Amino acid sequence: MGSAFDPNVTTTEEPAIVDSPPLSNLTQEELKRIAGYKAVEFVESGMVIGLGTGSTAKYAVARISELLREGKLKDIIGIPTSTTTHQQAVSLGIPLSDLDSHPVVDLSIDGADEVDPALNLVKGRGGSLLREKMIEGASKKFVVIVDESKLVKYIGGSGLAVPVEVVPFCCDFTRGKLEELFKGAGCKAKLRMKMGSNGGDAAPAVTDNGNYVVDLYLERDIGDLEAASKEILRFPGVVEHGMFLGMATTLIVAGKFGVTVKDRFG
Ligand SMILES: O=C[C@H](O)[C@H](O)[C@H](O)COP(=O)(O)O
Repeated sequence: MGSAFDPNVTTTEEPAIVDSPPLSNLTQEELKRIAGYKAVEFVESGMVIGLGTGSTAKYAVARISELLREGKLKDIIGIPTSTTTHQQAVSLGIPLSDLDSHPVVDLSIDGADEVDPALNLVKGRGGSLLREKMIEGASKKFVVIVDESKLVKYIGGSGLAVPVEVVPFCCDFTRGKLEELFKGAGCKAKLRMKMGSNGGDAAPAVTDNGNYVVDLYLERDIGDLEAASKEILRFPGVVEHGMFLGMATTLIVAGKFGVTVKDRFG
């Protein structure tokens, strides 16, 4: 692995690799679009592309479709990481497939909720972590796109949750086990709820796979992430967690100093 990315560079000093003018006047939304568009520069005709989910990835999906329409990209096959992205890609006319038909993905592009200095990620605040992990894990290259607000010193460090997808059966039992596991880090584990439509009662949020999500709120660094991952996955009620460890190959950050591109191996 290459040298660690320093999250402080986006707030205290010029980043190492800058290939655009300062973006200080742009909104967070514009930064997401810039990161998404930059990632699509890695896409080549004939590739199988993992299409990420979320408010940043949607810009990359839209850009791929633009380039297909303009004839600048050809013969792209997209593998969507959620039903939402599937719908977006269908509406934009991107040809789609799945891992059964295309088990090797050339490149995936997706956002993240947190990125630590070693390019470990938290994903799944939109509930799509399982399909994302399957598809991005099958990818030769995985480009992560974020605005600078996603950079953290340690996983969980944003104060927002690390999501865990669990089976609905006795989900409170699994929630309790997860909270107990990380009690040393001051963990509060909460079942993710979704408000009912038209003011109806809240109900557990359901993933694309028919499962629930337990959000782990951590007060402190949990330390050894690989060990934490193994411990979480030991609970039979757990399907998958949202820590993506050692998976990202490239990180693109749009921030007030410009766009930085960090290659994990370079
Ligand atoms: O489940 C959602 C996905 O993991 C997203 O990629 C992640 O939440 C980042 O989304 P956004 O770009 O909207 O912050």
